[in-house]
Amino acid sequence: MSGHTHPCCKIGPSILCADLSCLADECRRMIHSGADYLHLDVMDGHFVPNLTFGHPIVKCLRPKMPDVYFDMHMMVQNPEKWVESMADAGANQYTFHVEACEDIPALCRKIQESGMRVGVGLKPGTPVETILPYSDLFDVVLIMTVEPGFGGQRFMEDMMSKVQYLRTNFPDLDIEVDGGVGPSTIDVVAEAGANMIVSGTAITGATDPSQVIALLRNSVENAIQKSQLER
Ligand SMILES: O=C(CO)[C@H](O)[C@H](O)COP(=O)(O)O
Ligand SMILES: [Fe+2]
Repeated sequence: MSGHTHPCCKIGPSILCADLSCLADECRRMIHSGADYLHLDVMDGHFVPNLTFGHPIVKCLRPKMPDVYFDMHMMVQNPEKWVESMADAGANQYTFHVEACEDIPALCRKIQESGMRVGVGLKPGTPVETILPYSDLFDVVLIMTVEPGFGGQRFMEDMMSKVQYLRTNFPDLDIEVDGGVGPSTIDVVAEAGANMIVSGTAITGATDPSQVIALLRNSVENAIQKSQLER
């Protein structure tokens, strides 16, 4: 047995395709269904060809659920611009895209100093090597398994080589996967070594979200257990 503690399984529903006019109710529905955190997709119409919401909405949501972990998926140009406002709004994790960032180490430090966990996101075309020089500066790597911008797209299985590479080289790292993840794709995600699972339409569109969350969790926990026995 090595001394590594495999990071634990966390399921974070994306509310992108939920009824955003009832955002707080939808978020509560996810938490009551067994979600560990909420994955909140911020889109600016520049980095991705779509728009969602920004820090003013997050700030209104925060007092309605003081203890819930908010993972901000920042699909925006100039991600350094919103760090203070998101921290002030009550975000817990600030996941920016390296493709949108000019100075990765400076942004990582800025996020950390503002009290949030640091997430770095990679679009499907971005190699994992891009972030390796900064591995001391981030807490989470987000591997996109669709082109960012829209929910309900098809899962890209060939992204699993990035997850495997990261899990092998960074056993303690939180590795998050986002895009097209659901009951039919979770097993390859879990076996590759991801432990933070974002799932949108598969959870919010289900008749029983708690059943889907339990299924996703079961797959990831089994894979973690298996990998620990193999050590
Ligand atoms: O970042 C995203 C899209 O850019 C969303 O988080 C993602 O697409 C989740 O939705 P689904 O599980 O339906 O793909
Ligand atoms: Fe996302």
